[in-house]
Amino acid sequence: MAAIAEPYRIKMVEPITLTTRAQREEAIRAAGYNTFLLRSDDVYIDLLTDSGTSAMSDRQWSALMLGDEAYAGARSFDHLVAAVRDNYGFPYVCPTHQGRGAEHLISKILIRPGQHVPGNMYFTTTRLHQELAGGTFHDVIIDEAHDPGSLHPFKGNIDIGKLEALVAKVGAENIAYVNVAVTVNMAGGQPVSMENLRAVREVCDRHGIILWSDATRLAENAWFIKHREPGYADRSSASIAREMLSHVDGLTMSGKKDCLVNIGGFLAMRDERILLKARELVVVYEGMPTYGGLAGRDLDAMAVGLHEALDDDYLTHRIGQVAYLGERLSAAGVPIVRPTGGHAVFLDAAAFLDHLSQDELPAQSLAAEIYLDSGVRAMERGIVSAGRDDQGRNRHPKLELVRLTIPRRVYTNSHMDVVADSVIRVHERRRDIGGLEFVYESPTLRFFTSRFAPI
Ligand SMILES: CC1=C(O)/C(=C\N=C(/C)C(=O)O)C(COP(=O)(O)O)=CN1
Repeated sequence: MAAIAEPYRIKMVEPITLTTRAQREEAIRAAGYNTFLLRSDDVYIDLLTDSGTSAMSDRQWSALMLGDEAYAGARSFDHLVAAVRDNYGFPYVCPTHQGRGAEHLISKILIRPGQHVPGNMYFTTTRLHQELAGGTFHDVIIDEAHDPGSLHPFKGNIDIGKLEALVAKVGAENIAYVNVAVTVNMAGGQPVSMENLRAVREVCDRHGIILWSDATRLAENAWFIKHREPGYADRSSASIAREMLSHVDGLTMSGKKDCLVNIGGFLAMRDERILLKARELVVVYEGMPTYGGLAGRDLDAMAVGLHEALDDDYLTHRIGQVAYLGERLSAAGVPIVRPTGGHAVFLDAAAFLDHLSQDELPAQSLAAEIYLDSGVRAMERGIVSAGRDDQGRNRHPKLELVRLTIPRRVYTNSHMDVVADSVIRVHERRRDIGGLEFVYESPTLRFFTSRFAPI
């Protein structure tokens, strides 16, 4: 992929400092070998997450200054509704404080206890809110998504056969909705094709099932369709995104990703009955229907960022930066999920540390080792993130990954070179790396707050 320069110039900077190895050894011990528990000041290049870590533009900061902080009926809400209508094609919007706020509401609205929710691979908070509403998640993603080495161009696709089999097994009336995530975070930021969206729509229409989308990384998915799916090369990512969303009944959005803001989320839909139910719940859990747990200025920043994230020059650079890091690591023989996705390079920790069993927590250990080597913070996306099933047994996902998640408009490729050099160094001494064990296991979404120690 031809290198392109950042399609912006930097107007403000935030100094970062490199710690010493001794400082990092103390810091990771104090954090219980969990990178989530590190202090930001102890982190050099922060690749923990792309969620809420974007740099906002001058237009977004200007919009913040114009935020309307009226408790009800604020102009800022009108600006968000207009941005969603004009860019995504939905008439109705219910703001929430962030994505999981929206997941909470839509799970309560659409799921009756005992129902089933098929989707393209799990995401941690999404599945938990579906379960808290009494639903059961079923993974209906194509098999290639679980194979780090598969070069399938749309590994996020739903397997129509798996979906039809579930409908036949449980009955359409017992499926709350189908959830299609674009892109698929836990598979490696992998996209869904337009052809697959149309095919899933046809199945849902035939059975009378709602098709919902987790549109958290919608813009990146649209860019992959433009560059990988026949017939879309001459289309803008923005127009592709609208076509994608024309196939779904509504969406859950974490604005902290593809709306380029540090806080924010929303539900968008066409069915006014869903909107009315969302408004009943939002006043209980998030705030008024016109602010949803956010300040007016946040709504304005999200309205601007939602549009900016669909720009092709921005997306080509953003996704090109992920590819740049991935290509450097692949060239050095470091095992990663291929092809590289939209928001991160995912290290295949099972292959990287193939002398460890999954129960020795290889991804958790590798994330800690990378931090120790260079102060680069990554995130575990393997057995720890997968949690325990309803029998209390550890789930054993096929993918045992470490995510190097690149914030939007924050780092340059010089930072990516520092990251690549560090991971390559750790890879060269991988045989010296041991496993970790729990010393404290938090009961819910354990990857956030559990603590570990070397075995
Ligand atoms: C696909 C998807 C996500 O990736 C997601 C949050 N992701 C985080 C925090 C991440 O680090 O990937 C959420 C939850 O959004 P929230 O972090 O509550 O704004 C929903 N869907």
